[in-house]
Amino acid sequence: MAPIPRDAKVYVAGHQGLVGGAIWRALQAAGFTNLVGRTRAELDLTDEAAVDAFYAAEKPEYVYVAAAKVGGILANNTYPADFLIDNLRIQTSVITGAHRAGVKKLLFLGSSCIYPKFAAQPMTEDSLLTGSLEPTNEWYAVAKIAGIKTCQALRKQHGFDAISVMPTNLYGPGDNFHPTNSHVMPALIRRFVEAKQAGVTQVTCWGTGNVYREFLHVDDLAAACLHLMEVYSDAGIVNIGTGVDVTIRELTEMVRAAVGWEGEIVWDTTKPDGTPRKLLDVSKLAGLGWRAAVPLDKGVRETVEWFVASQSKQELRL
Ligand SMILES: NC(=O)C1=CN([C@@H]2O[C@H](COP(=O)(O)OP(=O)(O)OC[C@H]3O[C@@H](n4cnc5c(N)ncnc54)[C@H](OP(=O)(O)O)[C@@H]3O)[C@@H](O)[C@H]2O)C=CC1
Ligand SMILES: C[C@H]1O[C@H](OP(=O)(O)OP(=O)(O)OC[C@H]2O[C@@H](n3cnc4c(=O)[nH]c(N)nc43)[C@H](O)[C@@H]2O)[C@@H](O)[C@@H](O)C1=O
Repeated sequence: MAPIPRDAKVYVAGHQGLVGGAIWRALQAAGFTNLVGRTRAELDLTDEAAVDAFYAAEKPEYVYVAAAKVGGILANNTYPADFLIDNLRIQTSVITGAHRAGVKKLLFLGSSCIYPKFAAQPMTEDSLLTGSLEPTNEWYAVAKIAGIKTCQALRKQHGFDAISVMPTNLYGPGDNFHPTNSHVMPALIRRFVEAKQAGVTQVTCWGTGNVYREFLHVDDLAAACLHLMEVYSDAGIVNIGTGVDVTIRELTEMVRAAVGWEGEIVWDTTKPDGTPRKLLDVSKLAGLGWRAAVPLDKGVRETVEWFVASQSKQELRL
């Protein structure tokens, strides 16, 4: 496959989010000069007619679909209708609109939560649709599976070059640090940093702490997406992860050490644990020539430093 010309027009949907922001930075660093993005205020991606009008006006050649309704375990469990319906609408308008507009290639971001709750570990791409989903995020997962199928159906029926990638849990600069709606990594970073700053000696974390999660730095994810956009054109989904996981308890110790807070951690077991483990098998990705580069302890330290440095600015998503 020939490299994508650096003056090709590239649309990043969700370019101000955690993932979209990292893809935007990675495209700039790789020399792409013709990037287009729209904030939600400028273009509501659930509005199919508005999305079609945007495509007709801008005529992008390549599209990254990093816009979605996203949140942690509690947000997913509390707002199932939003996570199902908003995501179905956003992805349908962005993916089918791209096909209608003659986009050359599109990359859709799914999530490791599409796999069955009790899938064999590490989870290979072919475990999709082999068992029941984790109840805390089944609504979001069903939308994501529909997104994969939308890409596969358009490829099968119309030859549209749409690929789908399944990232593990992500973290890094630009994350959402909301106290209840965020994912575990930004939640812990904010809680420990604020506890240290306020002299608080005890913090509460959710669940038992005994479940496992795999964490990938968002800059690694962005690099993998750019790589796959250039080297991969097939219906099959591709996992993106590190192939290594930790318990949530281990993660809390890592974040606590990075922050330098020494108080007591208590566990609120009325909050859900979610799936016991969702480690990705990354051998397909390795076979395609890509491996994660950012070690977890380094990535956590740098994200803590970024959060502290950003606290005084008005740009943090709190
Ligand atoms: N974060 C993670 O751990 C993981 C993420 N992913 C996937 O990566 C993708 C991006 O996630 P992430 O970057 O974390 O999420 P973010 O919430 O950080 O970013 C999502 C972006 O989409 C935008 N958006 C949401 N709804 C609309 C809408 N109706 N119209 C226009 N824009 C909209 C948001 O804008 P606004 O801020 O205005 O709402 C935001 O900029 C998602 O598909 C997600 O499933 C997959 C695995 C793990
Ligand atoms: C990316 C992924 O993200 C979600 O799935 P999840 O992995 O379960 O997400 P999470 O990051 O919110 O939690 C991971 C673990 O961490 C524990 N935990 C401890 N303390 C806090 C805490 O303070 N906040 C949060 N959020 N979790 C905490 C929490 O109880 C759980 O055991 C889905 O959106 C799913 O759809 C999806 O794709």
